[in-house]
Amino acid sequence: MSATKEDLVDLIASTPPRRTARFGPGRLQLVLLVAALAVPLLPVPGFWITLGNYIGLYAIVALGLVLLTGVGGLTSFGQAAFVGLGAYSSAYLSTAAGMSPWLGLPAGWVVSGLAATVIGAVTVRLSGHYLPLATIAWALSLYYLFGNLEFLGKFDGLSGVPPLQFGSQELGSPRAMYVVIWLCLAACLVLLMNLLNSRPGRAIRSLSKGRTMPEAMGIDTAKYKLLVFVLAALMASLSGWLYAHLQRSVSATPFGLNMGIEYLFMAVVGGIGHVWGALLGAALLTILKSQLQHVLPSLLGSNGNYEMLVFGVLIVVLLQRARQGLWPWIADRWTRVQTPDPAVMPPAATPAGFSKVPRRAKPEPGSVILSVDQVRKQFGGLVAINDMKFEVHAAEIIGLIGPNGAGKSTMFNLITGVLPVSSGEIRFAGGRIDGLDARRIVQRGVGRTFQHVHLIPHLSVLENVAMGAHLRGTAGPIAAALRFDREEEARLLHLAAEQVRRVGLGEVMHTPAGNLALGQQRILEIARALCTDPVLLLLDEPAAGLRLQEKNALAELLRALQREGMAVLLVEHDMDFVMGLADRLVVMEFGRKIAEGLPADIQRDEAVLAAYLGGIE
Ligand SMILES: Nc1ncnc2c1ncn2[C@@H]1O[C@H](COP(=O)(O)OP(=O)(O)OP(=O)(O)O)[C@@H](O)[C@H]1O
Repeated sequence: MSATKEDLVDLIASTPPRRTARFGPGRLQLVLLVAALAVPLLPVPGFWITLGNYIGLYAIVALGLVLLTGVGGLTSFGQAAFVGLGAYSSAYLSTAAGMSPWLGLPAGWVVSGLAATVIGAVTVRLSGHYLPLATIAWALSLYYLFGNLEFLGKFDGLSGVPPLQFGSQELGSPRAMYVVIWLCLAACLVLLMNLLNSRPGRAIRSLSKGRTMPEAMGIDTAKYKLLVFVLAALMASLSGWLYAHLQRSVSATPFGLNMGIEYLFMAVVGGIGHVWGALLGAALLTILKSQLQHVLPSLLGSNGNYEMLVFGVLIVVLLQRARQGLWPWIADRWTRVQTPDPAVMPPAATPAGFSKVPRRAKPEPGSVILSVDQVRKQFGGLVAINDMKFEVHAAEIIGLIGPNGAGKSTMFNLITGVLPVSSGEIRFAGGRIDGLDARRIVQRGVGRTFQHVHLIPHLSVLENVAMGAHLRGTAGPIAAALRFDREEEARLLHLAAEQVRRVGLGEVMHTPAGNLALGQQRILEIARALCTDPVLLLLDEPAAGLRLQEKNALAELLRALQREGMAVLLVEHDMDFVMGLADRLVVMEFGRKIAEGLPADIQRDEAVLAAYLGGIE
């Protein structure tokens, strides 16, 4: 293949999927899937049935890659090794131990699940190019392990693997296996789409944005990274189990690094962030490869692996023309005539008997909610925060102002647990929070927005906002995949929709967040923070990029929140906005507090006027 592994890593890193917001099974896709399941009933030649079997097997692995790489942002070249673990487990147990092939599936899942947990615990912490390099390392290790173990038949492998049996019916023929393989594929597709349209699905989708934003929503990024790694391995293992009982023999060759790269190509060509892309990519590349293997030798008059050359060139051209893969290109045209996906629609009205997500009780107005005491933060030799001390009371709006580089964002990061303090104490609602991680702090009731917006641009406004509701639900991946979470999901989406309307973005609820103006994206972040049910809201430059009318609406919203008992600490450079809104101001310069008081007094404070070099008129 002419594209290198590095090209692929760069491509995946640089092209976020454009339309992954909608994972719902469209009618056309379902019709095609049912039609595909009916193929063995038709007089289709055996060659195409075999090809269909391999498309199904590859698509299951590529689906795992959609979850792991396309949605979770973790690139892996090593999925073929997990296919091998599933295949060898069942082949060994059914030949050497005479166990039923059906038991080989859970056995393979146990082996692959354990291996993925151990390998994932070490590798998913790696970032950048180190992660794919690590996947290459363990893919090679497992390949050579398969080929060198005596009891697995070394590189000759294991033969005489029995076929699957259904009652007295042997599923030994390719036609019978076709039905089993495509039923497994259909189940994987449905379960994965259910998972992605859910609370854990949103957590998985947030992983591609790094740690800071998801953790500020209470999402345990390490746990979810490991989860997607294990789930992708289990899907690969399922494919391996099917392969072993279709092929009836197993050897190391199909589980090497080359196949790992091909799986990734299938997912990328189909559309790495799209579940249906996995099927499309697997089908396209498998058919193309098999056709080229037939056509090229007769055209060129000699045998050889010419198809790989053509294959590589075609893939490079395709990726240059449609970098996000083929599925989004097709879906873009198809979805223009479709209505929004009900899976991500909030209920239009509150259904009867619908219990809302419970809200946290607000503290007594005037009681101290946040206390920052002698807090210091050093970055090497730079003292970014120097013995800062201030308090925020319940139902109070405090402006934290100061010239550029004064340390305001660093102060936010210390309060929200993104950065550890060097010394001093931060207390929230009476308990110490310095030393707690970001997830525990948001759990206690501190919501935040960011100076540079952290959104998932291709997800709708509603779905982005619903990420903030993560801690207000409990559904796990199994409940979500089986749709046992629907009641909770409806409640969370309802809550998110309420916040979207409350901040005035109701009309763009289903618009991809990336299509909004920057000012609206900041407002979206406020809605997301409100979903965490905060007692204290930290807003980093919320008015930046807003027009006058929008600023007035924002000020009105913040006053309404204050009336409900919420405290707001805001960093803002727009002096008119902050002077008109804040009850008190804390002014910083070079990491120190230089003034604190009522806006009218601060405007006359000489130290403040000097800090701003010419005043804050
Ligand atoms: N992670 C970091 N490593 C090293 N220095 C940092 C880090 N984060 C912030 N700083 C430094 O700390 C100081 C305070 O930065 P900070 O971003 O908190 O200021 P700010 O008041 O928010 O500025 P602005 O209004 O421009 O956003 C700056 O000198 C900045 O360069």
